[in-house]
Amino acid sequence: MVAAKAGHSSVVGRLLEAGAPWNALDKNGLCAGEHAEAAGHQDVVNQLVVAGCRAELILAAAEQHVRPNGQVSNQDFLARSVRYSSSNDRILDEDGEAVMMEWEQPLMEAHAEAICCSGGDILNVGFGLGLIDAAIQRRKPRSHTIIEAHPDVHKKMLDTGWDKKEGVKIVFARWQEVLPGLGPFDGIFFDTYGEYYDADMREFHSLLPKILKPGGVYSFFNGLVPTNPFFQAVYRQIVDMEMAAMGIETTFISLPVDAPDESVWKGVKHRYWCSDAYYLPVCEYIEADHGGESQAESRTPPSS
Ligand SMILES: C[S@@+](CC[C@H](N)C(=O)[O-])C[C@H]1O[C@@H](n2cnc3c(N)ncnc32)[C@H](O)[C@@H]1O
Repeated sequence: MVAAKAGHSSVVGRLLEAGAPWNALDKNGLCAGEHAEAAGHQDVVNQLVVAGCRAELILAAAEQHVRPNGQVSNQDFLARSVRYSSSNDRILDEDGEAVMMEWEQPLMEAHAEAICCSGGDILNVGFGLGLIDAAIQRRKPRSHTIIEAHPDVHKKMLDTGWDKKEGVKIVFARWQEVLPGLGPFDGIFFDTYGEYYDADMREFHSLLPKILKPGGVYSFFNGLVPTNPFFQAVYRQIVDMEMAAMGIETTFISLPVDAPDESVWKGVKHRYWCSDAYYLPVCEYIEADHGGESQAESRTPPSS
C-alpha cells in the first residue's frame, strides 16, 4: 500500500509477483488501488486492476451476490415468503433483507431506456416491484416477456393485472428452467435476488448469444461490490473481458445516485447501497465492420 500510494509501480509489480494480495485492506478499510487513485497514480491503479482480474483470488471472490446482502441461496429465497410494504415502496424477505426498494426507480428507468432503444421484443428477468416493467411498458415495445420465479411476487403480478396487459407474457419459472427456450429478444434486463455472479450470472451471460438478437441490447442491475469503488472497477473489467470473449462490447454509463437518506433504510436489516455512483452496463454485439479503434474509444475505462 505504501508503494501504491507513492506511485512505485515497479515495487508494486514485484510485491504482486511475490503473492501480495491486490485487495488487502488497511485498518481504515482502504485498499492499495484506492491509495494509488487518491494520490493520482493512474498507472498503478491500472496495474492493480489487471492484477485483480488475473488473480485466482478474484475468481473465488467473484461469488458476489447479484444483489448484495441476499444471505440465502436462490432456492431458499424462492421457498420462503416475501412481503410488500403497504405503500408498495419495498419488498422484504423473511429476514428483513430488502429484495427491492423504490429509490432505485431512476436507475430502472435508465435501464429501460437502454434496453428498449430499438423497441421490438423485450425480456425482463425478475419482477420485484415492477419498476423496470412499468418503465418498459411506457416505451410500448412489440412484446414484453417477464420471467418471475417467486410465488408471492407472481401473485402480486396477477393481483395488479400484469397478465392482462397487451403484449405482456408472464413466465412463472426460474430463468434456469425456461431459457434458452424463449426469444430471441431485442432488449434483455437481468435483476434477480439470492444469485451469485460466479454461479448464476455467468451462466446467464453464456446464454446471451442464443437469446439476444443481432443489434439487441443487454443490461443488468450492477450491484457488484457497491461498497468499494476500486473492487467495483475490477468487476467492471471482468464483465468487460468475459463479454468481449463472446463478441459483446460493454459500455458502463456512469450515473449519479442520490443516496437514499437513513429514513429510507428504516426496517431494512442491511443497507445494501452506499455509493454515490452507479455504472449502468450496456452490452451490445461488436459489429464486424466496426473499426477496432473506435470501439476502444467508446469504452469507459475501468477506473472511471
Ligand atoms: C430485485 S427484484 C427485481 C426488481 C425489478 N428490477 C424492479 O424493477 O422492480 C428480483 C426479482 O427476481 C426474482 N427472482 C429471483 N430469483 C429468480 C430466478 N432464478 N428466476 C426468475 N426470477 C427470480 C425475485 O423473486 C424478485 O422478484
